Amino acid sequence: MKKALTIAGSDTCGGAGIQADLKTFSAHGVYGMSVITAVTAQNTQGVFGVLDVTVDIIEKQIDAIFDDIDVDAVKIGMVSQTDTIKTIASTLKKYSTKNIVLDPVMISKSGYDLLKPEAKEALISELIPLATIITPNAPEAEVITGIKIESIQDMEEAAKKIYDLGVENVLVKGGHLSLESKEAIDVLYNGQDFRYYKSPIIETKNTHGTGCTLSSAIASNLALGNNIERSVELAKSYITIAIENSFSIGKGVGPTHHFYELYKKAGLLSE
Ligand SMILES: Nc1ncnc2c1ncn2[C@@H]1O[C@H](COP(=O)(O)OP(=O)(O)OP(=O)(O)O)[C@@H](O)[C@H]1O
Ligand SMILES: Cc1ncc(CO)c(N)n1
Repeated sequence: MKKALTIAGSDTCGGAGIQADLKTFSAHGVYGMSVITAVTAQNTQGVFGVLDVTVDIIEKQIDAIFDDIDVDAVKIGMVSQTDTIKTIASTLKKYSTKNIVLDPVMISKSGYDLLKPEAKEALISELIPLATIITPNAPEAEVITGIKIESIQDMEEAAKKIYDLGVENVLVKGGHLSLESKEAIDVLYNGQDFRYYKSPIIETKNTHGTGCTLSSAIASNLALGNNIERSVELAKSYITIAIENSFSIGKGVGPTHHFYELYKKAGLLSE
């Protein structure tokens, strides 16, 4: 059994964060484990409070996993504050951690700061160089690079600039861009060439946790032994099916669908 770890925040309503990651691992037939960095109180309408877990307990959670269990892939999501970031980086460095997927979560869909603005520098200097792949959406790529992103060319320029910060692969996600093509296009850069992952834009308000789901699907596929390009391709199909089958659970932005049979039927899973 392949094993994946998510280091992220808890989302009470289950659409994003730790909960989305564990559901995604399960749907891929990968055993999921979690290190909780922060507890949020949120639902489909907004985020109402955040409690950061102490760095001592974050370090102990990471040690508890790696001292005992082989980890095939790690996904890092909400990291909240500078001390949390430094602790995650120094603790992960102690172990020869492979397949690290970094989703640089900054602001929730409802506009809440899930990363304190002053912690951006630590994320760039401490976590980016550890990552196998980073998956910023367009606004996050703008914050990291200072480049205004309005086109595929801008995404490519930002991907190159982020690559130069020391990460092996960069996937800039285009879900937030209204491109003329009416496609959701993500751009992957590996330091040599670009690859483009496209799907039709799905008209739905229920996109809570799409970024978390995509990054944990990439981590699942890396854990299963796929290379980066294939992992991103499979994860893009997974998130597209998950959004197509998204649904309403409250008054606001509902979650995507994690249902093993859907993905199996689409031929996305080995066994
Ligand atoms: N309406 C949509 N239709 C199809 N694909 C979409 C849509 N919205 C987002 N995607 C795709 O979903 C994936 C996640 O992208 P997105 O840009 O939404 O992440 P995110 O902003 O990080 O999410 P979150 O708000 O959960 O942090 C990408 O592959 C993107 O292209
Ligand atoms: C805990 C958590 N992580 C990530 C997101 C993504 O925006 C969210 N809404 N909540």
